[in-house]
Amino acid sequence: MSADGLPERFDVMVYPAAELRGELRAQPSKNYTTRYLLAAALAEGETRVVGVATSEDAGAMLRCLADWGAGVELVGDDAVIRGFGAHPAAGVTLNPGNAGAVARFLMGVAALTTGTTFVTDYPNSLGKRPQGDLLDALERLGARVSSDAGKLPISLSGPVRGGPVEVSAERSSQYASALMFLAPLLPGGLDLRLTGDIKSHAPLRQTLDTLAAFGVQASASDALSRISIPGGQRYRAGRVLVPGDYPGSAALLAAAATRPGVLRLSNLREHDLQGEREAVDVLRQMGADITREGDTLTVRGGLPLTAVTRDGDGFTDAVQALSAAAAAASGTTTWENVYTLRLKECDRISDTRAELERLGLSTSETEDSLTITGTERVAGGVTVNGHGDHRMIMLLTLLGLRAEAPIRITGAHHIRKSYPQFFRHLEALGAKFEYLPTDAH
Ligand SMILES: O=C(O)C1=C[C@@H](OP(=O)(O)O)[C@@H](O)[C@H](O)C1
Ligand SMILES: C=C(OP(=O)(O)O)C(=O)O
Repeated sequence: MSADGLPERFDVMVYPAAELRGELRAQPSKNYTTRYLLAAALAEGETRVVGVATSEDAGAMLRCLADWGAGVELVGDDAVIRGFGAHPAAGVTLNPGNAGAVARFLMGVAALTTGTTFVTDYPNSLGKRPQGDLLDALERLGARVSSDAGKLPISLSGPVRGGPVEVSAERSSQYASALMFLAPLLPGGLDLRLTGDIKSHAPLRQTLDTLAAFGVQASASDALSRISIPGGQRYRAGRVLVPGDYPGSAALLAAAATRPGVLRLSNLREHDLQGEREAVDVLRQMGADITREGDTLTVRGGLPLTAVTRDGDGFTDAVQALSAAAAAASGTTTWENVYTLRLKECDRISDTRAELERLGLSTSETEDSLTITGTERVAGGVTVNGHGDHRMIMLLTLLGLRAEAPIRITGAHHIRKSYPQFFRHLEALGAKFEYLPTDAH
């Protein structure tokens, strides 16, 4: 058993839910938790990060920061961090688990050390994701780098001075964010030029927002192709409050939109830089009844939904949750400009298609798009593969809730990467699950 009362590794049996009804508070944001914890460690002095996420990715960041010499204490729902400033310990091996953003942000900061090694115990997931664009930029800045053809394990050593540097932003925004965290602590700062067709602008703005919250000066062009961060600055320790999480909440909103019942979901700021906030507009455009009162959204579910065609790059981490709505909508939905989904915990285009087709849906793909034709009936009664991907597990769960017979999702414990309370939250709304222990990783 794990601390959350669920087996350490499990498949989940998802039972059809006649309705979903109740009130929930959105979990803390993954992207702000990782950013605030890192910025707190890069400050000198003590920072209280109020209301941190309890996911594996948050745990990975806390563990790596402690291994680098930060003081890390959990006090209730908060993390109190005593920072190492510009001096993470040298000669340390860090294991960021399966957390892409954590791994990449820390690789950028590793240029402050005279040697850090990165390994992962997820060779088939994070171990396969590309790191070369970041490593190339760090090498251009003068860091020494060794890697397994641009993948983990990776060793990096500085010091670097800073100055102008190019970084490709067409496969992930996390490489540029990594350099942005590093920049203020370098003597020469960084004058970043983001090259290629820049993807995931929203997380870049979350990084700028985090720097500002810690008193770091930065300036960026409107399209974010130039980001200048003067050197010789300090991160200012203090107190920051983690907002609610839109990517995980998008799954609850889509669940509520595709079943009868009413969900009230609080702790979701209206003005927020998380791109997945757009999931609310997408669901509304599909015909869902969603109203807002302050930070609380109310979904009145069970209305007929219709297909949409949307550029998904603004809300990458909600595309799978919204695919559950697409699977319930009349017509054919296409998510365009989502090539980067292929480079996540699994190939979120091809692998998603495979699982949707197993459930009887018709789908198609191009290199950078995913198309799903909705269906009124999902028969269920099958086993589907979670692909070790929390967002795939969310999508498949939503399909199970409206299937006619239960479905089994393999490796459902990977939900803990970003949303450990996901099944518990749905149970609170009336859903029923069975947790079947498994030995599979
Ligand atoms: O900066 C971040 O915290 C993130 C950026 C996004 O990745 P990409 O920039 O690779 O799309 C997002 O998918 C990921 O979950 C978190
Ligand atoms: C892709 C994700 O995370 P990361 O890139 O940080 O592993 C995600 O949360 O969906």
